[in-house]
Amino acid sequence: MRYLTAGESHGKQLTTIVEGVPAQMPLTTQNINESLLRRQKGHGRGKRMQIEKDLVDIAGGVRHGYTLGSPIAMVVKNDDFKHWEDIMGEDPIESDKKLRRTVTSPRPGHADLNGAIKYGHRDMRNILERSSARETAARVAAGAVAKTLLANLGVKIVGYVNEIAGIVAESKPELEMDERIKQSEESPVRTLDEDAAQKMMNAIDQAKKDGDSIGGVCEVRVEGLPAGLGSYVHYDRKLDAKIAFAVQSINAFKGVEFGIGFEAARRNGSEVHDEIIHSEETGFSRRTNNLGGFEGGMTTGMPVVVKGVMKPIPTLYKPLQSVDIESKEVFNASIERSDSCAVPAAAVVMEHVVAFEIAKEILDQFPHDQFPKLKEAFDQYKEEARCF
Ligand SMILES: Cc1cc2nc3c(=O)[nH]c(=O)nc-3n(C[C@H](O)[C@H](O)[C@H](O)COP(=O)(O)O)c2cc1C
Ligand SMILES: C=C(O[C@@H]1CC(C(=O)O)=C[C@@H](OP(=O)(O)O)[C@H]1O)C(=O)O
Repeated sequence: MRYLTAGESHGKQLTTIVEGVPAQMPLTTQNINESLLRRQKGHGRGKRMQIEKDLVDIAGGVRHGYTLGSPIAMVVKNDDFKHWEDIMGEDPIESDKKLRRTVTSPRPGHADLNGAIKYGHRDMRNILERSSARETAARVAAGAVAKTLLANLGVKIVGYVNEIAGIVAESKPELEMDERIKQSEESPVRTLDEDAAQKMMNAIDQAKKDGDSIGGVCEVRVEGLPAGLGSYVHYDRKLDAKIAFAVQSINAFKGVEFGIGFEAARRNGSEVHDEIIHSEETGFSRRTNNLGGFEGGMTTGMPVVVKGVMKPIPTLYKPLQSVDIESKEVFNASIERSDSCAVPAAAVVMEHVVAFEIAKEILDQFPHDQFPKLKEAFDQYKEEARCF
């Protein structure tokens, strides 16, 4: 399974094509819309989210609520396009109009300057339109297909916020998956800790008042996977590495951890490695889950726990210094609108990119032309792993 996305932030639409989804899998627009709407929510989002109402149009690959086995094409319209038609249209425009609208001021923390140098554009709108995190809506659409596949295999996945601007949520390791899903859904900052939620919201409000932005840490948890997904035999078959790549590729993400992550550097081995235990009922498992569900690039059968850190939003109302690419004059990069914190939305994006990597791995490991046969093979393997 693989996916491609196309589309600019203020262009007509975002397009996602997912190829390799098994035939005969239940899939509806509702499955995808639920994910898209979740990504739009969260305290700290800017005015753009009041304009957009992300709804998918499935343009291929699904019929009467089931996948066909052909590529799945999905379209999400940009409602903001109506305000940008003359700037974002595909037809040639007169050169004086073009000049007036040229973006020559690169914003610190964005792709603007590096992208302009790389592609030789002197109008940085040609960069910023595609480098915008608007594209994450298209990625969530692909992830929603993957999540539907996982749900039908009995695999549960959830993303939530652990930390915003140094305010750390209580980790609540004993919380059941359904409760995690419910609590993160109800929280305006998508965290499992109500007390921390209020403090996080205050921090976001303060940052906004100060014309500043803040970042944080998201966590994704996956339950219901057997041991042995992924492989140790080659660097590019390690599933934890594939997940790390996917998380790191989300706009503004600066690092990834599994389980206790960087804390492992500060502990002795005896306080890090998860002892192996066995019971007739559940088979092999681990006494703890410090390594976040991975050993040797493969799942251990324990919950997968992965964290990603998001830097503060780079566009600030309080301007940052930059240099114009034409005049070479120093200016202060100022803005019209921006999110002040998108960590809650990013938790949903992270959930979906992790879902995609895991679903892809399952498809790579089991026969996958027909969903019912995939499910049969997956369930049989799970049982073999339990009885090992
Ligand atoms: C859901 C989400 C929303 C974002 N919203 C904004 C925004 O409103 N303003 C902004 O400057 N950056 C925003 N970003 C971050 C930028 O897209 C990102 O920092 C930029 O493209 C540069 O990429 P890099 O940070 O990965 O290097 C957002 C990121 C995500 C994941
Ligand atoms: C549109 C989305 O996020 C956008 C990501 C983004 C950026 O620079 O990354 C900048 C903002 O867009 P605009 O410049 O139009 O206000 C965000 O709203 C979205 O998440 O759907």
